[in-house]
Amino acid sequence: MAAFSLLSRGGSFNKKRFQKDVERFNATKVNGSEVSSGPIASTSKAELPSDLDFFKYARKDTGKRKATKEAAEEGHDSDEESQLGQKRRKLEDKAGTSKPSKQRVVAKGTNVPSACSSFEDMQEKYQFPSQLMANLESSGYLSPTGIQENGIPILLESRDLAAISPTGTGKTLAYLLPTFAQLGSPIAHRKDGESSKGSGVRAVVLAPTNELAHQIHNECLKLAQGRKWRMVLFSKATASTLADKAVREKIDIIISTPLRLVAALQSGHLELDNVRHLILDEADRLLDSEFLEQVNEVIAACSHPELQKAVFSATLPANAEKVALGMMRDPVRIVVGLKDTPLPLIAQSLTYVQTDASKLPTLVTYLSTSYEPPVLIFTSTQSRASSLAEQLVLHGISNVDCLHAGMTKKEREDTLKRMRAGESWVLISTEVMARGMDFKGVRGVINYDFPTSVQSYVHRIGRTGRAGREGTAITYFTDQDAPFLKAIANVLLQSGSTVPEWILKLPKASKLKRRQMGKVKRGDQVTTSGRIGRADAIRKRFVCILTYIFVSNLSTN
Ligand SMILES: Nc1ncnc2c1ncn2[C@@H]1O[C@H](COP(=O)(O)OP(=O)(O)OP(=O)(O)O)[C@@H](O)[C@H]1O
Repeated sequence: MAAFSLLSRGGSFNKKRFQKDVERFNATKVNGSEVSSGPIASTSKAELPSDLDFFKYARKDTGKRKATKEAAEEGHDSDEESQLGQKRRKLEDKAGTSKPSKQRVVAKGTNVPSACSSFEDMQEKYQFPSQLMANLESSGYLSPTGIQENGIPILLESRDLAAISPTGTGKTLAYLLPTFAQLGSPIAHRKDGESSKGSGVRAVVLAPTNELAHQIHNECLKLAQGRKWRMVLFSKATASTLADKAVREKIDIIISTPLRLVAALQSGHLELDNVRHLILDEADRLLDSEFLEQVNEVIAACSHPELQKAVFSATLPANAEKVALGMMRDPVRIVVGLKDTPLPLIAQSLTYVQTDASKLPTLVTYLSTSYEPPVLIFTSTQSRASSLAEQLVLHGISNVDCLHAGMTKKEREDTLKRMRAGESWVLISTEVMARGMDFKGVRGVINYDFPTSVQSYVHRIGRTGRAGREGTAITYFTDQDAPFLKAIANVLLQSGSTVPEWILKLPKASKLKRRQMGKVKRGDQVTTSGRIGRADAIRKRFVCILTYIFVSNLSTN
């Protein structure tokens, strides 16, 4: 990996020598306004349909805001506005993300709590600590997104919730804010008599990958600043520290993957009987056959009668939704935007490459001309991800990184750090990065290998176009992928991207066929020649030897 990293990144970068390249990546000022002449072009703030404008890009002044603005221009301050509120508005004006516009929200359930269109309204109504408000502001969260406007009041009214909202629309805050607001004092700092919340862990957030759990933990740290809540990201190391009952009694929140938590429960080193809030992030993944048993074990351990359950995802197929609603009490279900549909901020396209061998030259050509870094590239397996990263480095592409579950924890962490620091321009990964990961600046996603399902497609491409930014998503397809093309083309159509006429005319694949989407056979290695890779060759030879032994045994008997 070290040699790979050196090849990819080089030892040092001579800015003088590569002046032209530096200029391409730096924004320059033309006529006083900021433009970019290079691959990092500035995001245009296109007008969006209001019901899909999750981050209020289509900015409109409402009467109240207009009046406040006019008053401010005339040198008057509105009496109604708190100082914090005014500060927020100024920041909003600066960021260009002000004022909620109407979004399409469908809510189902009995007595659905009404939405709150600002964090101030939420605080006024539900009286949560002012420190939380200050932390929202310092994190740059000025006004709530659709899922936050609707989901936070539901959770604050202690209702169970199944929430579906597109990728990158702020679901994490939608469940963390109400959780913190209801948590009460940190256990470790409770005054005498404050025992109504009992002792031991009071909130659990489950996520399907370590990386996502880590990211949620970081979000918790931001929101809880100034409060002494103890938040634990469950890992092997923390699990052994928590084996001490006196230590784990003082924990307020645990963020974990199901497997780790179940291991601690089974070894008797964790009790969840005081948990009041259980959240499943990426719920459809957590409720699929790989995780369901573990998730059920966690749910069974959360035995407090006041347990509130919430599930969040950008996609929730009917079967997962049935399981989710089945484990809740009088739940509310909300869908923000269109179900299973990416935001129109993501410009999606399909690229025909005929065979697997044609993908590499297509990608190298793309990355050799002016593209907008960073891009995230998805392959179907770990070995193909590593192999593609090596090939790109060999083809002279700069700042290539790779991340998959086969790498060590340290390697994965280092890669993520480089990505967040903007040092990675091309990150190649597998499904492990497809869900939840939030790199705000990702300009594009390339599905080098066809996604394994419609849900996989929606989550993969959702790594771009986050928090109101624009992005592009390119999906390569070969002849082998053709039977599954229509299903993905429908997603493009639904979210406003154009699809060639001939694809729309393709017959609809049967349910059985669609299930095979993720099972297309590809070589272990990425090659330009169309030859099968080394690992495939070894496997083939092994099969030949076994067949030979089997046949010779038959003939001797
Ligand atoms: N109210 C807000 N104002 C501005 N930015 C926000 C707000 N809420 C969240 N964000 C930012 O939006 C980005 C996406 O948030 P988040 O990761 O929670 O999305 P998500 O809906 O959970 O996406 P995914 O489905 O991919 O998991 C984050 O960078 C977050 O900091």
